[in-house]
Amino acid sequence: MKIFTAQQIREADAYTIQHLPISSLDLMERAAGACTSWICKYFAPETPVYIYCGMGNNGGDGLAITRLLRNRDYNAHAFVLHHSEKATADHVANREALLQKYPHALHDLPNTTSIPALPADVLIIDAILGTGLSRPVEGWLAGIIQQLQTLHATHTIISIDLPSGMQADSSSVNTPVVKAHHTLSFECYKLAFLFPENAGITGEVHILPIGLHPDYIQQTPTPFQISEESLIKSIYKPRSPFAHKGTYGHALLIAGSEGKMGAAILSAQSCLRAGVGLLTCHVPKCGYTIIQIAVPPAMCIVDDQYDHSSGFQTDVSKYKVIGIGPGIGTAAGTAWAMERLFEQYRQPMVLDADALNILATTPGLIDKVPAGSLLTPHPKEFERLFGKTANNREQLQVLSHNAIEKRLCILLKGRYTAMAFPDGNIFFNTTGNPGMATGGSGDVLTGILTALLAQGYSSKDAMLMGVYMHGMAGDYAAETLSQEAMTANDIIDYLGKSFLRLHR
Ligand SMILES: NC(=O)C1=CN([C@@H]2O[C@H](COP(=O)(O)OP(=O)(O)OC[C@H]3O[C@@H](n4cnc5c(N)ncnc54)[C@H](OP(=O)(O)O)[C@@H]3O)[C@@H](O)[C@H]2O)[C@@H](O)CC1
Ligand SMILES: Nc1ncnc2c1ncn2[C@@H]1O[C@H](COP(=O)(O)OP(=O)(O)O)[C@@H](O)[C@H]1O
Ligand SMILES: [K+]
Repeated sequence: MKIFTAQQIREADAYTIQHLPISSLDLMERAAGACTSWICKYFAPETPVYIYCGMGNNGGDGLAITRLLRNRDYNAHAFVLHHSEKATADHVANREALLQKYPHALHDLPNTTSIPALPADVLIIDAILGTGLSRPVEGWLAGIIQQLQTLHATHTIISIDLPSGMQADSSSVNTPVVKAHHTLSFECYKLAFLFPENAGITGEVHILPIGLHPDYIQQTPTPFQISEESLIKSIYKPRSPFAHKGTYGHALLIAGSEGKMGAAILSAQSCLRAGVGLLTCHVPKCGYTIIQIAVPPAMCIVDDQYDHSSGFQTDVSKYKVIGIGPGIGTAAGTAWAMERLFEQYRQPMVLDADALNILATTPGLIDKVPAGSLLTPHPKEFERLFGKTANNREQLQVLSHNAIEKRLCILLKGRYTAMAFPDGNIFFNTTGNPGMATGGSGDVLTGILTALLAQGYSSKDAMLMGVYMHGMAGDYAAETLSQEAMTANDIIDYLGKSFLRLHR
């Protein structure tokens, strides 16, 4: 699913009106109808609904929702906030339609008044500002937004299209924005919905289709997309009936250290569950017996010394892919060995955890990482690698810039893991849940990505598919076990169910 900018959404709107037998007012009616149906599904007609409307088309939506709720016998009232001199044509048309049918449902709030005290059971609809926001909100309207922010603690608030004051495509940090429990948005995600910094602002996001023209959606390029099941199914390659274990690649997993052999086990097990042909684990001596017992299908080779510092006497070129990082520590010898590894091995590899921390502290080392490699930092590792950023929009720019410049596939973990590719595209993953916020989840992802590269998936496809499958397995685990009780091991256990879903 593509993510469009506010400007592109306006174009989509115009294109739809031009190419389909639908007027702009009818499109607003559709949008308002979709919101009304959603509201009626979750709230009873006795609920008093107060709809705060701006002077633009977002306010027009609010006025139409008021009328449509009244049609369904809801106790709905529209309050128009006169923040601008002029109203848009569709706003005016919906104001007249409401006045004609339900004159007592319309109330004007001049730009000096604050919101009067509300009864406790009122449902608040925020239809003040949408994608037409042209500057940060100030003065009287900022005061209204602050009042609504306070009401978040006592009343349910639903924002139409986006919380008023929020910028659709950039950061809204330190600007007045309504805090919603739910955001009902049209047709596609706005980029800002995916920023962790906005998690407490949008509440739950619900995307309601309103029938924007499919040609516009298909033809219009955008670097931002949501990775969806249909995309993953198109990437997925079923195994060949004549396959043998050599077909699906021999992976080398460099992981573990004393006290952190669990990381190596989790990566190794997930690598096997994600379909690798053969797996060899490279661990310190102390981990040899552990791996042999815990992961029987894997082979094991060891360093001569305690850590990974002796380098790789083994011929690394024979491996289809190398995954490195989970639990390896950041000893000087390990950093030295990693540098040697980049000299000996020039194919895409997977770098996670301490491998990333070593990259962050060894000047110039990131430039030696083979092109097409997959880097999987969480936000703290990302900051160590690329520095602090002022907000999530800037962070996304830094992510994409490095992926392009260094020809790497780099992700940034989170609720919506962002994946940036050397071609400039950025995808967001929607699978996964807070049950995965538990030690070892990331090690599991490393194993999955290593397995997919071993099976011949391109770097981009491996990242898109691996991250999606990792989240889906986490969702299956949470569904059966609860988010609290699930562990990283359970993500591995549900990988099978996730792959079965691709077979359908
Ligand atoms: N595209 C679609 O798919 C569909 C879109 N639809 C809906 O249209 C919405 C977009 O409507 P829109 O373009 O009229 O803009 P909107 O958000 O109402 O804001 C404009 C108003 O705000 C004002 N204003 C701006 N900034 C301000 C500020 N900081 N502080 C104070 N005022 C400020 C500005 O006036 P100004 O003062 O700048 O003259 C103007 O009055 C969209 O979000 C969706 O809900 C659906 O109906 C149909 C399908
Ligand atoms: N709230 C969440 N929603 C979706 N996915 C999550 C959430 N919390 C964590 N995850 C996923 O779990 C994984 C955690 O990785 P990481 O922090 O590296 O864990 P560890 O270092 O303990 O192995 C990431 O892939 C992340 O996207
Ligand atoms: K709004």
